[in-house]
Amino acid sequence: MKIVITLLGSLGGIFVITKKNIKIEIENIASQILYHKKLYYKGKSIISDAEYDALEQKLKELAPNHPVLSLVGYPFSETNNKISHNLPMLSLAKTYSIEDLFEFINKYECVAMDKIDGMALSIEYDENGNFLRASTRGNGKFGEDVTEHVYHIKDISKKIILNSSGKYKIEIRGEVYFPLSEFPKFTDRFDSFRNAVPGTLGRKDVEEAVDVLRVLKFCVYDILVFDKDDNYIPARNFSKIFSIESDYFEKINILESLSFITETSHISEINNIKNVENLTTFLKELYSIERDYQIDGIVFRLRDEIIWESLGNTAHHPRGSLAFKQAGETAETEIQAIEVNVGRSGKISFRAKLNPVYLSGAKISYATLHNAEFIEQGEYAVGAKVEIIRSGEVIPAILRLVEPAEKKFKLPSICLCGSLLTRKGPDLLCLDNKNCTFKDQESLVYYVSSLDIMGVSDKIIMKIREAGLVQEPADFYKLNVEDLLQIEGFAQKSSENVVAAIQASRQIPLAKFLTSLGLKRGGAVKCQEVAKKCGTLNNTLKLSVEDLLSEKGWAQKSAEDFVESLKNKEHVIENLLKFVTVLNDDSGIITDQQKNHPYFGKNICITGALSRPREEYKAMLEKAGAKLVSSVSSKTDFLVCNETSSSSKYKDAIKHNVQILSEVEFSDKL
Ligand SMILES: NC(=O)c1ccc[n+]([C@@H]2O[C@H](COP(=O)([O-])OP(=O)(O)OC[C@H]3O[C@@H](n4cnc5c(N)ncnc54)[C@H](O)[C@@H]3O)[C@@H](O)[C@H]2O)c1
Ligand SMILES: [Zn+2]
Repeated sequence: MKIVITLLGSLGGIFVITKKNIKIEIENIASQILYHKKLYYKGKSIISDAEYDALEQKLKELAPNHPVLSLVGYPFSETNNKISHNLPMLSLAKTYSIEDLFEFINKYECVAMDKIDGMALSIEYDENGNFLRASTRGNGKFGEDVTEHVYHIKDISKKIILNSSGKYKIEIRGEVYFPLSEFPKFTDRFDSFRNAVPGTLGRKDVEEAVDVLRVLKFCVYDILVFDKDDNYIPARNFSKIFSIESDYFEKINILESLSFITETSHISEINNIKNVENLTTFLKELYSIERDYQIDGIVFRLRDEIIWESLGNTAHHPRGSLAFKQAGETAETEIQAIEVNVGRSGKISFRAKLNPVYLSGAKISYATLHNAEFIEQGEYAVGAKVEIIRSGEVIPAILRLVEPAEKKFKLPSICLCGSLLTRKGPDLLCLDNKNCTFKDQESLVYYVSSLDIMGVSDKIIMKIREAGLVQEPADFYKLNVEDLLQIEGFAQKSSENVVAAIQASRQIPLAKFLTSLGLKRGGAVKCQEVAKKCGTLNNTLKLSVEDLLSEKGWAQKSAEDFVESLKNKEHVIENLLKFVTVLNDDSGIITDQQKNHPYFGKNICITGALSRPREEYKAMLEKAGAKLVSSVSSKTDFLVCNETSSSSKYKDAIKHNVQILSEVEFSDKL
């Protein structure tokens, strides 16, 4: 009976259900799952987790024993080096139901911890605590060898010191992730921070990925111990060796004593949860914590390690852990139009204009349709009814097709510029670099948006561009109010604001100026490095490939691309310099004043309410040569905080003996 309802529900029509229909439906869902898994583990997912989980759920209902359901991960490729895991690295059991979760934690005493949305890594050390090798989870049995990559990840110790040194081999498991605060510097390279980690660890050319690897963070959640002959030491003996209770918190303490970072994972004790309401409040609090990473759930794990282990594993997950996930709110609507956009690189992207609906309080009029393949696979077309979702990861996305349109959508064969489009994998591309002004349009948007000109949105720039008022970045500075008033939708006040904002942005720091040019391989981080090295625009224009190669993190191809694309922009730069002043970069010069500053070279974390904006303090600290960090670890020098708060940063500071300063004490020395 359940099957009938599900099928009718999903297809929205009445028809005779035959065994054959169900079989086709099952294989159809299974192949969709495989397809999305493959994209996801390459860091190229095109649907949200909720969409994906709904597919798995549907398959579970139709065919609970389908082999696709016990697949862990998805191998990257057949050619890369594989590392066999000592013990399988599994998935987690998941639930979206608070009732099910309550039942689980009522049955067993658990701890709650963040399910960080990154990628699982296994890090192995030899008997003497030397870093041996690192691997991804892969298919659970074999992972990809990422040893070389891991050398550049600062959070991962390359030497650990155990008191039982010489006897045991150690394996650490944890999540490597991209801190959210660092992401804006890399938007030219990755569509989302989620793609950034697999995209970086999947690169064969490690040198090319060094700047990303350097900002990656690692949060541990498990430690495994083996004897010299690689025999696994079970939890009960583990406790004996380290003379600890069979308690997850004690295990975490060991990890911390090995100087691994665990505090960012917000592992919480679970107390006094007597009913579903208590649990709801507890979850609400956990979800509202400010973090520098995205979570895709909360993991509940048995607190007693021996019992956790005795429950064992299914082929897919350990029985002693359960991940709680939050479903996004969904709504049904109709696709009114499919809009096409040409990216800077010539990639065609699509979005659906929707019959507006409200989701979690926000009016949604558009949803992304990603690329050509996504449209084909989903049979999306004008008039189709779709269910959309607003979830943490992809906002907002189409969850599924509710009712197909009468007519299929015909993918375009020519670009907006008139040139023929080329199909490459899932994408349609315009390869016409000479005549495609639509790519330029994107460059113009890029120029203004990377300068953060207040009040000038991408939409405004598009309108100005469409009116033919700007052809190149320098033209923005020639705009006047009268010009703008001719464009539909521009009123006196808004036109004045736009012109004023543009005119106010004529002093541009070198790093920002270089970034705004949209140079090949010239993302914000790389441009910052170049600016620091060169100091002035003049020096930058004289850069040679060899100069760049002498710096860390540049490979031949990227250095060539950068230098060449800077050369190609000479004319654009020349014109811009008639209007803007490029400020020299003195970040490479350490002044005596900085050297003598009490905060020079210190890692400082600020939390809670302060009397002045945090940005202001940040600027002052940067000037003093200090570093503002977003979480407290053993490497932090000071935590600035006004009250003895119960915040996790405060607790972390106490735990790591980090000096706590009040705002007054702190600003006295600034
Ligand atoms: N959007 C898509 O197209 C798509 C496709 C496939 C899978 N997915 C998503 O991926 C997930 C399933 O795949 P999965 O098997 O890789 O992951 P999972 O959800 O089963 O979780 C296991 C992983 O969680 C991570 N993790 C983070 N914090 C942890 C902690 N404290 N303890 C233990 N593990 C922790 C580890 O990397 C571990 O490998 C689902 O959430 C699913 O929605 C999405
Ligand atoms: Zn084109």
